[in-house]
Amino acid sequence: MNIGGEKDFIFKQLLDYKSYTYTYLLGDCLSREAVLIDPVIEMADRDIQVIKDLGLNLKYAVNTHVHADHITGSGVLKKRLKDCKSMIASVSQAKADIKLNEGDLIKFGGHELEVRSTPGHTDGCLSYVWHDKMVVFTGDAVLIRGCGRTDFQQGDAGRLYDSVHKKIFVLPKDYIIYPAHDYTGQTSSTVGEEIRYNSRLSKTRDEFIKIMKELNLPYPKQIDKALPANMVCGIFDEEEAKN
Ligand SMILES: N[C@@H](CCC(=O)N[C@@H](CSS)C(=O)NCC(=O)O)C(=O)O
Ligand SMILES: [Fe+2]
Repeated sequence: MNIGGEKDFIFKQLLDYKSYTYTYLLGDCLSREAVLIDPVIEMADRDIQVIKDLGLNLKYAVNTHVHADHITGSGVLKKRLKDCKSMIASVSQAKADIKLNEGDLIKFGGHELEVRSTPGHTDGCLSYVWHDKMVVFTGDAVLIRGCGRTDFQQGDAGRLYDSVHKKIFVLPKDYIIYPAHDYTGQTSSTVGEEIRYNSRLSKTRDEFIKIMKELNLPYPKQIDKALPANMVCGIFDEEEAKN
């Protein structure tokens, strides 16, 4: 089946306009196996429709970390798509079918994502590198011209700085960065752009720590219900979560 004229892979960047979360659908054209990175519970109907329209079989619902601003869709997707297994970092201690560690490979058809541990926003933050397509999904570790906050969960600014500089900024400069959120209407960046222009991570380590300490952001609106729900794969009460 070839619906969109695609060659060997399918890639879709999907937006949850409530939390400004990006969900990424990656599919293999030959086997039709797919993975979905950072699904949002309220968007499960949309995600399932896109997966069905494209004739894909969702193998993995993959989380970059225990999100604080929305509930993961991975539990609902697992319930509704029989082959789907959930994934998250083993370090996070959250419930999932498969616990990921540094260096693991997530395979779908002829494609694979390399798992890199990038703690600092939370201790279980993972980034996923699709070397074949020169792409990295950074979760909240690197945002476009910014980064994930470090003032709750297991946030640690020095650790985040080291993670990004050792695991992301060492990638080739033309690798495309796809973050978990953007609040300014941007969709992607590159490693080279962020090394040069990131307003926080391009600074020295000490300057970065000071910037992060002084951010003073309000807590995410959904944090009280998102954190406990995401520790159990987003399944507590699906109906309640939609309200
Ligand atoms: N207003 C939003 C929450 C915004 C926020 O805190 N975003 C997080 C990522 S989700 S844990 C973050 O790290 N932001 C960094 C920044 O510089 O904004 C809501 O209420 O949900
Ligand atoms: Fe986050």
